[in-house]
Amino acid sequence: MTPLRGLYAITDSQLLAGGRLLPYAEAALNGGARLLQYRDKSSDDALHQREAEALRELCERYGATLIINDDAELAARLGVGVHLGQGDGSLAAARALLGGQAIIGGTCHARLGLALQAAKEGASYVAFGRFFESHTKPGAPTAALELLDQAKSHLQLPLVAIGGVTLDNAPQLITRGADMVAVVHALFAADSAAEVERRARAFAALFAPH
Ligand SMILES: Cc1ncc(COP(=O)(O)OP(=O)(O)O)c(N)n1
Ligand SMILES: Cc1nc(C(=O)O)sc1CCOP(=O)(O)O
Ligand SMILES: [Mg+2]
Repeated sequence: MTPLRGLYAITDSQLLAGGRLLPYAEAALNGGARLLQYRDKSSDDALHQREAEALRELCERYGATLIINDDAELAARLGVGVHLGQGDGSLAAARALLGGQAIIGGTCHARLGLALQAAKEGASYVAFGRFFESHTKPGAPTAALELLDQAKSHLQLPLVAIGGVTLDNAPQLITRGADMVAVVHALFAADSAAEVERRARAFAALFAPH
């Protein structure tokens, strides 16, 4: 079972266009990402199936776990995890579909109540954000750092922090109790796979015991 701590890499179809999806995802895994989320907001189901299968194989090679964004049925077909937002269907239904071992995450924005509900429905982790300005999702609702303190004292689940996370600001999130940082732009907006790997290693090192 993948430990839910460390770097959570999320793919982006624009940043990883032109043949970069697999080499950049592999670089993130090689650098230490433990979870990899496949996030493509297009409605091309055949593309999703193909790309997700390739990413599942990569994750297996690195002992990491693939998470599918938005689509519990695709996750069930591939036997991997899923991340669901508030409009993406029920976490309880996803748990019933994917079984007890699957990693299932839920978006909770800045609302503790949503996280308590997600826990009741069988989520494996809860995600809060956005904590900082995000290139990828500039309009996402904002969350304050203090939310992590509150979440830590009310929830037993691993906490994921997302939204504008960089190597500079991630330590604040980790100090406040984030178990994972989920990152798109600061990881994948890079000129080479080698640079992605370097950044992933630097994120992963922030979680290393001192
Ligand atoms: C780890 C993680 N946290 C939050 C989100 C956002 O999910 P959602 O609100 O459903 O928005 P989209 O990503 O679907 O645009 C996420 N994907 N991953
Ligand atoms: C997909 C997503 N969800 C968010 C939320 O707050 O729920 S922020 C976000 C984008 C994360 O990308 P970046 O690391 O480039 O900011
Ligand atoms: Mg979603």
